[in-house]
Amino acid sequence: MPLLVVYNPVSGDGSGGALFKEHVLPLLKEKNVTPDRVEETTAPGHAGTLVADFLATVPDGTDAVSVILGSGDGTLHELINALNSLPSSKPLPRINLALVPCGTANALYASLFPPTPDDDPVQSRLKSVNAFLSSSPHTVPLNLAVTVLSGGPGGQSKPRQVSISAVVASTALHASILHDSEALRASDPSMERFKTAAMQNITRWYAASVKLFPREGAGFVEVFDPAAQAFVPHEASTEDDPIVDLAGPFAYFLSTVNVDRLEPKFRIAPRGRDVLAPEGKSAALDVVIVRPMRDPSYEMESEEARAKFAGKAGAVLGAAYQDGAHVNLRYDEIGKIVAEGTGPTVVEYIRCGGWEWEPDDIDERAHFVCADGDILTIPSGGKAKCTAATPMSDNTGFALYA
Ligand SMILES: Nc1ncnc2c1ncn2[C@@H]1O[C@H](COP(=O)(O)OP(=O)(O)OP(=O)(O)O)[C@@H](O)[C@H]1O
Repeated sequence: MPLLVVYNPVSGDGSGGALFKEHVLPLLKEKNVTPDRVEETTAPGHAGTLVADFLATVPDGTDAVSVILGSGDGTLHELINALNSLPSSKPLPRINLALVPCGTANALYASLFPPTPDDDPVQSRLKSVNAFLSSSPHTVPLNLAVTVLSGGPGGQSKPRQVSISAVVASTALHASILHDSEALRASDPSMERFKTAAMQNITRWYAASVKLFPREGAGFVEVFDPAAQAFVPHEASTEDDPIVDLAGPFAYFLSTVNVDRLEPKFRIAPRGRDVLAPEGKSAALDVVIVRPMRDPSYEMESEEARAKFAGKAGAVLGAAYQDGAHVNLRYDEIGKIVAEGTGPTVVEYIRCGGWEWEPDDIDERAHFVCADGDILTIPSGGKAKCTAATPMSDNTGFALYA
């Protein structure tokens, strides 16, 4: 099978180049595997061009190629989107990726290979390459979340903006954090910059209305029930009307695909890996929502109410770092967050096939959408629709060596 090696030398702390030269390439040599090309990206967007150029060289009718990719999630996002926008003159082969985590967060890699306390710093980064090199390599299909922005001046005639995620599509607090943390990247390349940006945004609420759609073949939108420790049909999703409508304001709205975590310890969608179970189910998005109005002590929106709720939003994010415990949190009668009881859940943890987010025109920040770290802006009067997609067959799309 054709093999391309690509790495981004500036991802994360910039250690990718050394890792490839000292470990990845020697390991391939030791196993007598000779890549057709070894490339280092030289600029944003370059990874997509390198893979597209490589695909142009493989013989017509090639079923699959392998790509060893050293980067974070952002470079993978670029690559998927670049290939998606290629003119479709000939069908692309299946692209089997061996991931080498070189980025800041490496959500996809950390979800595929959850870290353990006795991980060796180098070997722990070579697990997907070792899976590729094994005598019977196993791959898992990569599901995708396709976000389409529509509306705004020009209406129907305006080209729609599309972004494809392999990890996350979000609005509200997470999109604001990613928007602001980009400005902090130069001064703080570590994950701390996400916490700094979180503190800058934790008191905001976002005005929007949301629709949730069932996954294909499921019939219902599902919601996580902490008592059952399982997803159950959402009470507002019926056979006659399976679409769930949610009113704002929203503090948090984030969907994941393929992953259960966004950083090695931040398990924001703790059941997110279940949907990859190889039982032929359709792709799904796990959506994590926090709406302040579920709090029994909720008051009309005011600066004071938002400041008061910020502590609760912070508690949710903190519990996500405790192995995803936030999905079990509830309110007691006076709005205190507790781990037991029968009160309303603080988080609405949803499993669905897609969502639509329509921001209120006056709320500028509710117009941000984050797709794997890329920030898109919904045009005024428009909305974002995100849908889960799965590879159509074994000969198309992306898969990961695992
Ligand atoms: N040679 C280069 N010089 C500058 N930027 C580059 C180069 N090659 C790739 N890039 C850009 O680097 C950006 C960051 O890369 P990547 O997402 O892989 O790492 P990260 O942001 O540190 O990790 P993560 O997404 O896991 O947090 C990408 O958006 C990509 O466009």
